[in-house]
Amino acid sequence: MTAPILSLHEVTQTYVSRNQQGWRRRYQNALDGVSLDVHEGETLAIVGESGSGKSTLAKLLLALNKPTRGEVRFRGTSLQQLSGAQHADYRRSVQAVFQDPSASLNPRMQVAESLGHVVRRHALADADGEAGCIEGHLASVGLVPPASFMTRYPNQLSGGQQQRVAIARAMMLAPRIIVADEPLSSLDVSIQGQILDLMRALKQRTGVGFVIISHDLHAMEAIADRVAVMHQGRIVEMGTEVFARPQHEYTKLLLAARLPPDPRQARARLAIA
Ligand SMILES: Nc1ncnc2c1ncn2[C@@H]1O[C@H](COP(=O)(O)OP(=O)(O)OP(=O)(O)O)[C@@H](O)[C@H]1O
Repeated sequence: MTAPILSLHEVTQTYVSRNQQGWRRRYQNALDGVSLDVHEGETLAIVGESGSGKSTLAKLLLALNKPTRGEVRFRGTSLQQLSGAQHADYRRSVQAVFQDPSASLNPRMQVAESLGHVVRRHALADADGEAGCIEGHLASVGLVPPASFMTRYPNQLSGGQQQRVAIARAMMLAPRIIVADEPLSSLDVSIQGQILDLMRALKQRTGVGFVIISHDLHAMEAIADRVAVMHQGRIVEMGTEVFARPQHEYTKLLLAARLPPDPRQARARLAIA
């Protein structure tokens, strides 16, 4: 069997903060001995209440943080021990999409410029082919006609269109997995279903997998192959039937506490089924 594309092996992440006077250190285990495998092509949802450690886990998978203890592995090799070629493969294969697309896109750059950087840095096309390459990626995330989006600045796009540009940028290097930290929560409910639909279509078309961090259990139920439930820095339950047959008391509480879906949201979701 092939190694998981990403894994956490007994990872602990401790944050150290000081009080206002700066003399008393406070240690907090945001993650506490977490092990997790992410397989190619799957959609894995990480759910849990605020402060349970979801974003910390995402940052570790993206190598934005180093674990205090334990290992993050790419195709079975610790990130610390990747060769130059393996590291380049990791950087290409694992991409990120963040919560607030307006913050992740440079406000001073037109769409063509933002995506053009990626084309040039990774030699995806020559100068003559650059515009066509970018337009192809814009069309593949539903921004049509693509030419009409090339010269727009982020503030000339809706939130949903901005998130589509961020997803197009993440898809340019043909990643095998996209780590998306709360990709829906800054969007209007009517747009959330469309972005979920897009992720599903990209997965079907290209085989890309997703690790989606979310507190929206309804959305995750609609899209995830597997769900991990986090509580106080630990995964308390993980599987394919977590929502249908929750085993852990905390999961049952989380499910009992969720609000019924907004009717508009439910309609948007039905459209993607
Ligand atoms: N840089 C930091 N320094 C100190 N403590 C931090 C830092 N980042 C996160 N924490 C703490 O670690 C814990 C886990 O935070 P994390 O952001 O991973 O949770 P989360 O589940 O993503 O929460 P939310 O859904 O609110 O984003 C929280 O108690 C948080 O206050």
